[in-house]
Amino acid sequence: MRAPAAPEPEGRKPSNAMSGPLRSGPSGWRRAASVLLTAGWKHRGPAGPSLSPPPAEGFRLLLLQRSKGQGFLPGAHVFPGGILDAADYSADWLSLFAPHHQPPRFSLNPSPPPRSPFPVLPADRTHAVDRALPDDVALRICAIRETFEEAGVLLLRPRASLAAAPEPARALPPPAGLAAWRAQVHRDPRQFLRFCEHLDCTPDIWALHDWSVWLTPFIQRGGRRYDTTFFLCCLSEPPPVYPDLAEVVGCKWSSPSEATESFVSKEIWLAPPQFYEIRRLENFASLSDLHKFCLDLALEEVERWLPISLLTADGRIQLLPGDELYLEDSDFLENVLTTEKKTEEIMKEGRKFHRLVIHSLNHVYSIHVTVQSKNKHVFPKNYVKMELLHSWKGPQ
Ligand SMILES: Nc1ncnc2c1ncn2[C@@H]1O[C@H](COP(=O)(O)O)[C@@H](OP(=O)(O)O)[C@H]1O
Ligand SMILES: CCC(=O)SCCNC(=O)CCNC(=O)[C@H](O)C(C)(C)COP(=O)(O)O
Ligand SMILES: [Mg+2]
Repeated sequence: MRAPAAPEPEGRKPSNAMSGPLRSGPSGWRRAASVLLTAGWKHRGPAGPSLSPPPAEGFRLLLLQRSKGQGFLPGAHVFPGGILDAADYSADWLSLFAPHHQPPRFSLNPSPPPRSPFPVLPADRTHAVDRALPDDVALRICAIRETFEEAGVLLLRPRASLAAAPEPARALPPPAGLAAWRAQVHRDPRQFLRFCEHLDCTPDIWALHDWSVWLTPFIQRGGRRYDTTFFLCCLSEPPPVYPDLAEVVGCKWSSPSEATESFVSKEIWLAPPQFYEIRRLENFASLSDLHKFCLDLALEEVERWLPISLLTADGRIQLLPGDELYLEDSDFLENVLTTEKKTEEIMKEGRKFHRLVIHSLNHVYSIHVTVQSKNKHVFPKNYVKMELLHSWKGPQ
């Protein structure tokens, strides 16, 4: 297996602007936040006693379809989210959260334990802005603002409410003037705070649970890279969704298995992190199971994963931490591994798997996990598309 020499790291543009997307340069790392928005789903069967068993999955997940004009992942289905803005760190939020929710933790759980240092990314513009809020509060505000901008869903709660209730949350019903405010926020993210003031609400940061962090794997020199924090939010029922018809052109609420089916049947396209997370959600039978799990996960370290691409003779494998071929080596921030072997040979040789095999970017992925999670988080169940099982039967 070979790794080419590492190129020079990307430069960074310092700035002290109070609003503006926080990225390090045209091809640098971008900090982003995204939310797996799940909602309880009542079985709307025919009236009268039902003979059929209740649905296996009592919740749905919101997927937004990106416009085909997007520079990154055009046409893909993703979770709502986007790039962190200086406005998400603004000191003006302090007075909105006061008096009930104060620094340093704003009634969130204590800070999770420090995460493992690998990988260290080049410094980004968040080092140059005036950060009045902790990272995890600003990232939650970003995810909530982006959910409003892209989907018209308001994950807000009245300022007077004291603490997060231990039940699934509710989105705010769409207020009058939503479209005009949304256009303003889209033009200037600082307007999101003004909108919250106008509604006498705060972003419902307590409804967003730490879930995972994904770094874009190295694909090509100068390619766009994201450091994306994924939160999970459980809503008791699905709110109305209004795609902005610009950045996102459609939406669907799907159960995890429906989303997988839609990907396999080529109705939708998912990037590997979204596919992995959707498969992970298949572990949960109901919204309340998922919600309890999130509360339990709160004190755990949130792992930050840099997938490493292994290019085989006939495909690509994304290696994840814990896999026997995964190397905690900073060279792989800007490099791939290559082998002359075929994917099937590599799979037959191995035992300790945490990997996603991309048989074809065109809708054929499989997930192989034989390692144990390092903390209380769940891993997806192995997922191998049926016809691939005929040629490869997994570790013996
Ligand atoms: N009307 C539109 N049509 C297509 N893409 C749009 C758009 N308005 C905004 N975008 C793109 O959506 C991305 C912003 O996403 P977010 O706010 O979620 O981070 C930006 O992409 P680029 O990052 O390629 O510039 C921006 O150009
Ligand atoms: C083989 C190709 C890949 O693995 S591409 C992986 C793409 N995903 C990421 O880089 C990390 C996950 N981040 C997201 O999905 C974000 O929500 C985003 C990148 C879609 C946000 O983009 P936006 O344009 O909304 O800022
Ligand atoms: Mg977005």
